Amino acid sequence: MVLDDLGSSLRGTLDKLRGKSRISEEDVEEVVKEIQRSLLQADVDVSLVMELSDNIKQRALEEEPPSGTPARDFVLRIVYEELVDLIGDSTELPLEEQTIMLAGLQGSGKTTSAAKMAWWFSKKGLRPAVIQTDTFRPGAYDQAKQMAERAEVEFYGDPDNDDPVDIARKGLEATEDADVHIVDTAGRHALEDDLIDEIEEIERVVDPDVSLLVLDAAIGQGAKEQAQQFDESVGIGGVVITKLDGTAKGGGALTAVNETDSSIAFLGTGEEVQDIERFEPEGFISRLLGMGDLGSLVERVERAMEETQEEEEDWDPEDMLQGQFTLKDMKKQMDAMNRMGPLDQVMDMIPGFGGGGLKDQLPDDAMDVTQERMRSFEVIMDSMTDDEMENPRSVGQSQVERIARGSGQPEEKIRELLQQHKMMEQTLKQFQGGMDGDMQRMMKKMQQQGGGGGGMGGMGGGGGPFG
Ligand SMILES: Nc1nc2c(ncn2[C@@H]2O[C@H](COP(=O)(O)OP(=O)(O)OP(=O)(O)O)[C@@H](O)[C@H]2O)c(=O)[nH]1
Repeated sequence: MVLDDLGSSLRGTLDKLRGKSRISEEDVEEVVKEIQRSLLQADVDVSLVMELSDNIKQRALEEEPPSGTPARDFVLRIVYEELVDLIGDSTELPLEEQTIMLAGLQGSGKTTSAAKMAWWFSKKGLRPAVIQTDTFRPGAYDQAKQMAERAEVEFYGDPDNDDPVDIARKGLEATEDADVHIVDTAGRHALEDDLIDEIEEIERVVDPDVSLLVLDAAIGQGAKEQAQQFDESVGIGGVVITKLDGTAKGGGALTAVNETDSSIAFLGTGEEVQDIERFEPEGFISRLLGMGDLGSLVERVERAMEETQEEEEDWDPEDMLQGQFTLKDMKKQMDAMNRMGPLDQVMDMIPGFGGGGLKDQLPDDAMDVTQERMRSFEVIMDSMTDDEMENPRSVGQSQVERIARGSGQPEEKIRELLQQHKMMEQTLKQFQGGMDGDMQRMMKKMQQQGGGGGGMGGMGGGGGPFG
């Protein structure tokens, strides 16, 4: 996302303030210019950018920094607070029975978001159901059904019925046992009258507790008009911004949220059902500014570890901590990391690793390669016997040949996996000693919950296990 640039360019400018205890008007001008440049480039509305930069300028010059606060930290805090203020709170979504309707243009990501949100609610212990009323786009029914299956949630749709209002009504009846009803609606290329009529009718039948507008992060200034029109017809209570994993600018969607006085409910960060995050303004801005977002990371880690534990009740992390780090342990860690989402996103959330940190020193495709390797390692592990998984050091050439045949992977890859395991085993101890306070607390949490410290720490290190 282009907004990411804000973090890196701003850090560069702010770094010039290092060592200074007072800031001049010139310094402030420079910081503000940098913010303006990044936000305008990211498609944030001009008047919004001006308002924000005026506030920052005024505060930085008029407020007295608390004694002992370096100028850089003082300005960074003001920028952070003003950005959080601009973005506003997260949409309130109580964890209780409710009906949510999704609206948005074609391709904005409604169907995907419906399944993701259902998955998210199911992880919070609720029983969600997705109701697909899109009779306009051929294929919408199958896509929604498949996504709901992947999310393991209830689904209702009817490919033989061409009346979306009727489907909505029947869908609510058919899924009455569910707690959270998520109603997906059809999109069009543009805001056409028939789309608006249709969604208004569905809204009357469904009577949602909240309607969320789904916006593609790539949308520019057009987002404003869309948001206003949908708001007028069905009342928008919150926004889901999708495709934040891409190169999208993001600023248009943020502007729309501000213009319609709504708030952000969720962020979509990929095509899989688990690629969704509840929007947390503080965490979001911290990440943007490269300050790390431990809150969000800990949530993902916890969720991932819970799932790993559910599947592998017999796995004892204590063994690993006592030095017996087997391939089974390694597989658990890879599974846990897969569940946390793409590695580069996880890294963004760790202070010091994300923007401006270690990650920036890696080549752009380093993370993809890493995930590709993890996938081939998984295939290889599936072809190994229990004994080989427990005692990887005993795997000899004839076994390597057999595993290569079984997994369809070159022998080289199998040796690479064994080598990687050895490295991880060695680094495990090292990383437990060398982490900062936040990381140590987090690792402890992982360990208590059935994970281990080695994998996460290892992932970040340049020469670490997954690096
Ligand atoms: N990379 C990425 N792709 C996404 C995300 N959300 C949705 N997509 C993709 O965007 C495309 C459109 O998403 P859909 O969910 O079909 O969009 P829709 O709004 O339901 O589309 P209509 O039914 O035609 O109105 C699909 O290929 C999705 O996989 C996201 O967060 N990241």
